[in-house]
Amino acid sequence: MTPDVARATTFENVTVIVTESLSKRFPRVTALDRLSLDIGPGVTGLVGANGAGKSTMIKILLGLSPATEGRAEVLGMDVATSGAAIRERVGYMPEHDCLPPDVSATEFVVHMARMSGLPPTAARERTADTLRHVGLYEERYRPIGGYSTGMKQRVKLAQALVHDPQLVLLDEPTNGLDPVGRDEMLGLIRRIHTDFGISVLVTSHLLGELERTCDHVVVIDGGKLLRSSSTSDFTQTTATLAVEVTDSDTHPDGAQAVRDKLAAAGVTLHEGLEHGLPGAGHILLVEATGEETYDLVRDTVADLGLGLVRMEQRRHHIAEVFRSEAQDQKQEANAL
Ligand SMILES: Nc1ncnc2c1ncn2[C@@H]1O[C@H](COP(=O)(O)OP(=O)(O)OP(=O)(O)O)[C@@H](O)[C@H]1O
Repeated sequence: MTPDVARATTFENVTVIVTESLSKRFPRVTALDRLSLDIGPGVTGLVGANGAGKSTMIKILLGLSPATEGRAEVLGMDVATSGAAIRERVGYMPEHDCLPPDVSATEFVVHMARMSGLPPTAARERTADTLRHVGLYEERYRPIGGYSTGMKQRVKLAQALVHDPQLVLLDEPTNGLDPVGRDEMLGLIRRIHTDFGISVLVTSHLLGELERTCDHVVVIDGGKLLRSSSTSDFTQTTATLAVEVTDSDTHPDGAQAVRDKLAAAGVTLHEGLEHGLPGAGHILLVEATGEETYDLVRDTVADLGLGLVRMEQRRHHIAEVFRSEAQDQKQEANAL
């Protein structure tokens, strides 16, 4: 595979997925409830707890399951009438283990490439390229039944990519992986877009892991849209400085000494999420009012004879945004 810069540019201004008041009702549960979305090119995270409706949404987008109400378009095609054409141009990595144990990764992915319409030689070449891209080398000739979870996830990713789609839908690709495996998978997902210009919709029930990988995050809960915005909007920098200092013989609790001096100088200090974590006592969260706050912190730490380990503008994590929004909602409900 070679980076397809031309295609990435062509798709820069195109809406990749649109849904309008999309609903899916099962007899006992509403899996999607009037969901309206507009997703552009790039890597988009679809996040929600188990049962939030993520897999249901993917099946509708692939034209595999009809919506009860509303409509959806993928790459400009209506899911209700163009399912087959959508599946030609979209790759899909299912959530559950669905790989045949007795065949090798190469045999399986070649088979999937042939099913997508590639001629035999092209299918073999693309399979070799794609398996290399996802990090499977000599193991690709061994039966899949002996693979680790991480290797199986890579095979599932490879079969989603082998027919050179314009968009891939990845359902919980980090499921069952250890932290290192997760990081590797998230890196691969990011490169699907940066190296090949393929747009990605990736689901996860872990909000935090998407903030490093995605350009845009959509959050759903109980089939309803909670929020859809760019990751940078979620994680915008705040006017809070995280300051970490060392201790000294004179000041065995260096952070407290700095805290006292700054408070006496009229600076506002916050309790942070870090509070209570190992080593967290050394971190101060300082409200910055301008350049002078940086100077004041630096001079205060120096005057006390302490070491300044770090002083940086703090970013919100997506999870914090939700925690504080949930708290606001709770307070509003209590006030009623
Ligand atoms: N075929 C079905 N029949 C009845 N209910 C269904 C069906 N498929 C999904 N559901 C229900 O719809 C809701 C949403 O399920 P869905 O699988 O889309 O959630 P999810 O966000 O993908 O979570 P998970 O990661 O656990 O699969 C759940 O309550 C589920 O039980």
